Amino acid sequence: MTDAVLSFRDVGLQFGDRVLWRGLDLDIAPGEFIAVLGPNGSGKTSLLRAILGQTVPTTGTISAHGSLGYVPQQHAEDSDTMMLRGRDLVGFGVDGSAWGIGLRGMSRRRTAVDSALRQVGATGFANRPLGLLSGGEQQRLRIAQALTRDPAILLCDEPLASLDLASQRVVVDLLDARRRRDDTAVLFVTHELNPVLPFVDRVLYLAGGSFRIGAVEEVMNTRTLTELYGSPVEVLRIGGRLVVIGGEDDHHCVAHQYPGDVLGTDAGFAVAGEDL
Ligand SMILES: Nc1ncnc2c1ncn2[C@@H]1O[C@H](COP(=O)(O)OP(=O)(O)OP(=O)(O)O)[C@@H](O)[C@H]1O
Repeated sequence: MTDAVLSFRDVGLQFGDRVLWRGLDLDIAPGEFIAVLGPNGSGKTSLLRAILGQTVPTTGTISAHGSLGYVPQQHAEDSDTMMLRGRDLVGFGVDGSAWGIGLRGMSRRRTAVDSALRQVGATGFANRPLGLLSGGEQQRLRIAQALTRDPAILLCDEPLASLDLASQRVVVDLLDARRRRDDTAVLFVTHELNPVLPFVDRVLYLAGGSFRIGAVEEVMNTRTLTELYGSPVEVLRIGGRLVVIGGEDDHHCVAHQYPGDVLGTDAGFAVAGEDL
């Protein structure tokens, strides 16, 4: 693929004797939505850290052709602070860039923060202390922070964790809108595939020191996951949802349902209706 925004060539990652995966060859296209799944400790966060240059792969190379935006895992301590306003958090995304100081730099910083806040619909609560905002509102601000750099690739580490279904929906819709409008590729680490199922182009599944990459139906099936885990795994489609039974953890595909979901397509997957 010549126009890939992110390319992996024979990438392997190993800590001591523990091989997380090896031989990863992957080209990610602009606007592509890739869900990264796998049990605890399979190396999902390590993959993002390798892309960000914070972890050096044991083998191979990773090349990004465009700027990276990072939406980190939500940490409990983030919500403690009453000193930090929402817009301050977003401003951290701008700081460290080469815009310099002075009035001009300040004004461009403000413009970038305002634009990012607008994109996630957070202008209305941006001046409130972070500690008073809901988990969903905070997550919108984290996405805004990543957007200040106008990323070609968004790396999201479990952005739906501890959000209620309505907030999950808002976050997923924001990311989907961004990639459709700006062709931003999204690498989305998650334990729950169903909330993003209608948007996913490919699944990268890490497990058992190996991986599988492909369209949802190519990876999320009984044969492929049993092979990957090296133990019996069953993938069921129930009410338009994917449910995985077995593997090292089977909670990542527990059915979630948005109010008003429209179920059932030819592929048997859920489709998000307009009234969700
Ligand atoms: N710098 C490091 N040195 C040694 N081991 C590490 C290092 N970073 C991560 N690991 C180990 O690599 C494994 C993968 O960790 P990682 O956080 O990437 O998993 P994960 O798939 O994101 O897990 P979870 O779903 O629990 O968040 C873990 O066993 C972790 O302890």
